[in-house]
Amino acid sequence: MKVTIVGAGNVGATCADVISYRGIASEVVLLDIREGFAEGKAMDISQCATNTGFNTKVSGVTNDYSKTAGSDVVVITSGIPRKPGMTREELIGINAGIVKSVADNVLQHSPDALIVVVSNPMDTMTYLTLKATGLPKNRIIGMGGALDSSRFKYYLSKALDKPSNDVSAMVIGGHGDTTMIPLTRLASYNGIPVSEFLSSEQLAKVAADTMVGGATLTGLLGTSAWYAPGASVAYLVDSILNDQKKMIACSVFLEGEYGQSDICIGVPCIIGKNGIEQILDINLDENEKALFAKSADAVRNMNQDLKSVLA
Ligand SMILES: NC(=O)C1=CN([C@@H]2O[C@H](COP(=O)(O)OP(=O)(O)OC[C@H]3O[C@@H](n4cnc5c(N)ncnc54)[C@H](O)[C@@H]3O)[C@@H](O)[C@H]2O)C=CC1
Ligand SMILES: O=C([O-])CC(=O)C(=O)O
Repeated sequence: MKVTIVGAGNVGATCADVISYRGIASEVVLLDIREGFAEGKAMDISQCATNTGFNTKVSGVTNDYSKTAGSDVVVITSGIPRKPGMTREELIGINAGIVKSVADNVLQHSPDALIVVVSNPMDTMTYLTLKATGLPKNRIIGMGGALDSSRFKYYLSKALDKPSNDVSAMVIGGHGDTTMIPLTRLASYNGIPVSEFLSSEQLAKVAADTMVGGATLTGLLGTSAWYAPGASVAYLVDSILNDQKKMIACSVFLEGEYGQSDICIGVPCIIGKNGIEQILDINLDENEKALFAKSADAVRNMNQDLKSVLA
């Protein structure tokens, strides 16, 4: 199976590294506009093969989309990341044009590919990709919820002082500092509600830390994070290529689910070889419903900025 990653920067290269290391795909192509950059990243990753023991073929190209032909999955990580103090939404001006042109280019050579959108503001970039390409909704998957949920589990595990892998939890809503909805009510420690172990004050702090998880890392690193984002994309790609049918929160086009239409936003989905195979329209309580409606309003508002790009 062939995966192309457009944007060989921090997130794209980490994603290529994890996909190769874990043998998720037989071939990975990294593409970037920076001369020689993707070639260098691919060579460096390939030189891990004998020490970490993988056989994935990894190559890099400078803006040559012919080398991406026949990809099963294309991941879009091209565009600028935020700097400390910025929101993801501020990236729209530059990233919208990049994402649209990349989506057009990849489809010329891989007309049947599933597209995983990572560039920020991710929900709006997912909506843009769907509208600009006209592809069916199952083929356009926004990655944000997998990452936000892993951060939620991290903060829960810290509060519980127990391993992250014993925690089950999900974040839905927009992939933004104020639009994420960590589903605290449904989070569990090996099936036992976390509210058995943590006070409402502790749970409120975990939710607040989760929502600004990306901003916290951006403040510490000077640019946004890449290890967990790259691993989250690889997790999603694994579920697609190996038809694992995992339930993953993804940004997907809604047509009435959660009372919303004409928007891409994070909800639990079943992910398999056909991309988004099912949207789970779960029952939210009144507070969660209100948060979801508010999150959708903010994402829809951001989508208004696409008018000139989509015209
Ligand atoms: N959805 C999510 O959960 C996450 C999204 N992101 C977003 O992913 C994007 C990438 O982040 P990083 O990898 O940290 O940035 P980066 O700056 O390290 O890498 C971006 C790469 O895109 C390349 N690029 C720019 N325009 C291009 C074009 N037209 N064609 C091909 N390549 C192009 C650049 O040369 C650069 O190498 C950002 O927009 C960031 O906000 C980052 C982390 C998580
Ligand atoms: O924080 C950012 O700008 C990058 C991102 O989406 C994340 O790490 O969640």
